[in-house]
Amino acid sequence: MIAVVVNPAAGNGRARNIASDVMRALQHREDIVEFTTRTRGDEAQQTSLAIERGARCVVVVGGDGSVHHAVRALTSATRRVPLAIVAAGTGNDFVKSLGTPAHDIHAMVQCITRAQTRPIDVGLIDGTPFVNAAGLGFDVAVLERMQQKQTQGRQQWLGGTAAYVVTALGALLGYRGFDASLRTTLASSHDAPGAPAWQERIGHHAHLMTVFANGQCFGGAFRIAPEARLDDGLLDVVDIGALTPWQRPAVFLRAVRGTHLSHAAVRSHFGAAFTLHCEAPPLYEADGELYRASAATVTISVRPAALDIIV
Ligand SMILES: Nc1ncnc2c1ncn2[C@@H]1O[C@H](COP(=O)(O)OP(=O)(O)OP(=O)(O)O)[C@@H](O)[C@H]1O
Repeated sequence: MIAVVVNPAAGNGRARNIASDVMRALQHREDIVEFTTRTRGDEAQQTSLAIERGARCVVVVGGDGSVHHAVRALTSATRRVPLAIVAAGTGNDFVKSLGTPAHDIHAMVQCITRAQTRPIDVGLIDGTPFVNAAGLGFDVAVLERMQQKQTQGRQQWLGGTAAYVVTALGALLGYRGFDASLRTTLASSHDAPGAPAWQERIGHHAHLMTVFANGQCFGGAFRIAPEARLDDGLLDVVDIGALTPWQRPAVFLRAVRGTHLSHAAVRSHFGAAFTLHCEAPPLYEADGELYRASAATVTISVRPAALDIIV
């Protein structure tokens, strides 16, 4: 059975029509069951249900948030079930690194029928899996602002990516930054835990934003980690230090094209495990979904080849 997990709210409601087209295109090929989400995060329960009912493949019709919650269920299941993604969200950042025809329903249906898969790494932040990126600092401030605007019913006239960019610009000058120290505890996934690890202390200083990237793009418009690879057993860390408010727009503009890494205030490196020591349990985002960390010290790691993607 092929399970089609649909978030009807994704892409400002666009996902509902895309899902109908996907169901129609798949219906003559195999047993297809639609699992429609009812609330935020319900993709995880719907995916678990699909796996329990014997799904051979889970097709997510939604955006990055939908994929994120489906992956929570896929990576905790007792059986390895591959994931296919039909892009129906707003930013659809993860599929930009994947290279699948995620925007082409008929090409995706052919991929699903062929069932060829590719293993990719899954990141873990404070125990929460992510496939694209996890971040702390400015990106969290922007998501918090966006959620406030949504609950107040403001900015309905703007689509998702434009809304994100407008909100980000509005928050850019006033954001205060956060203090934390970051340590790379494992340079590569081939190192044994506890081995004399290559350690780099980025230092206790004010950060504007720290992103742990598996994929390259985030925020709808930014190529935040242009060197990240989904299958190298590593996460790319991009740490933007304390810039004066007036230096910030230039760096963010460079991030749109992915040319920000050479800026003096941007540090980037890669590794397989990290600890971030903050002053209090921070808010973080994983694939664009907000979480509160369980403690002030947050661990971030990677599980190499932990998820199969239909390609
Ligand atoms: N039935 C539902 N009603 C409201 N929200 C839902 C529902 N089902 C899922 N959600 C939530 O909607 C949020 C947004 O989904 P998603 O990220 O897939 O779409 P998007 O924001 O349009 O796209 P992107 O993240 O790629 O920009 C997620 O937190 C998801 O869990």
